[in-house]
Amino acid sequence: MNYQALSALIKSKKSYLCVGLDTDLTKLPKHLLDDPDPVFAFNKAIIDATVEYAVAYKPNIAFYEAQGPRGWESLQKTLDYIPDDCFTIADAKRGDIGNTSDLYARAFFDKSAAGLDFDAVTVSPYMGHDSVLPFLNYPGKWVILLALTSNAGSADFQRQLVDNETQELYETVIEKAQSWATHEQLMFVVGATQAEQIAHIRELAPHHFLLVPGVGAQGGSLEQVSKNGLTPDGGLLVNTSRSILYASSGPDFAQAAAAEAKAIQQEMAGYLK
Ligand SMILES: O=c1ccn([C@@H]2O[C@H](COP(=O)(O)O)[C@@H](O)[C@H]2O)c(=O)[nH]1
Repeated sequence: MNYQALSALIKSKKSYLCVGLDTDLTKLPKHLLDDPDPVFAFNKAIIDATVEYAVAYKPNIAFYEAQGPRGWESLQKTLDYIPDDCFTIADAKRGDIGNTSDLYARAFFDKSAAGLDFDAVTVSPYMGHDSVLPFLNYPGKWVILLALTSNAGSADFQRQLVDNETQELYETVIEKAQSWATHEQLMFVVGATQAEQIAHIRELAPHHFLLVPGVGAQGGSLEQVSKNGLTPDGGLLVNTSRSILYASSGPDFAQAAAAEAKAIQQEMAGYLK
């Protein structure tokens, strides 16, 4: 999905909600465990319940990889089930020397290779330009580069002063990466728990979408993120995983997820006005 289509989708659904499919077998409602593919059965119900309120879905690859071949199969079925007019993100946090990144990119973007055809993949900037560029060789596909992550450990490296102590490392990432790709192929990950930095990040990257995890279970403020991060084209995808997926652990889990997603979407609609 290209930039214009994503922006139009956000405007038509009055939503920039990304539902994170961090599907944990140990947290699934008991009745689903008899299903031959409980992860897919859960994801299917969550997608059906939330698609009216969400513009994007983000399976975190760890939750699927940890299940071995079964997990990859659940991931494939989930991706195939997500409606074509939703944006899809493989939250894989990849990045390696060039020939290896080539294969990571092929795995997530080239349907004829591993069967997966995501719109975007999250990439770590740590190894520099030649680890990121292979992901940009796919027209219409996106790199979402980790910039200022939501976890406490983001201070260890991302907030350290670099470039003769003139700026923090995450600022260098945001500036430098803009010479590798335009806002039509590159987004940045910024944690909602870093909301006080978002106005500044919006100045550093006025046209780029930000993928913002951390609203919900991690306590980030949707209000602060939205007031400082939205652009006329949308400019934000705000991810929530656990607080939607596990809003209820009972047989009413899908209705509870829908209610949670609806509440977030309605708040977003207010900020989009
Ligand atoms: O900085 C980051 C980068 C990625 N994530 C991922 O987003 C979701 C958040 O899940 P919640 O349950 O809504 O907390 C999860 O997949 C993380 O790996 C992040 O949280 N922060």
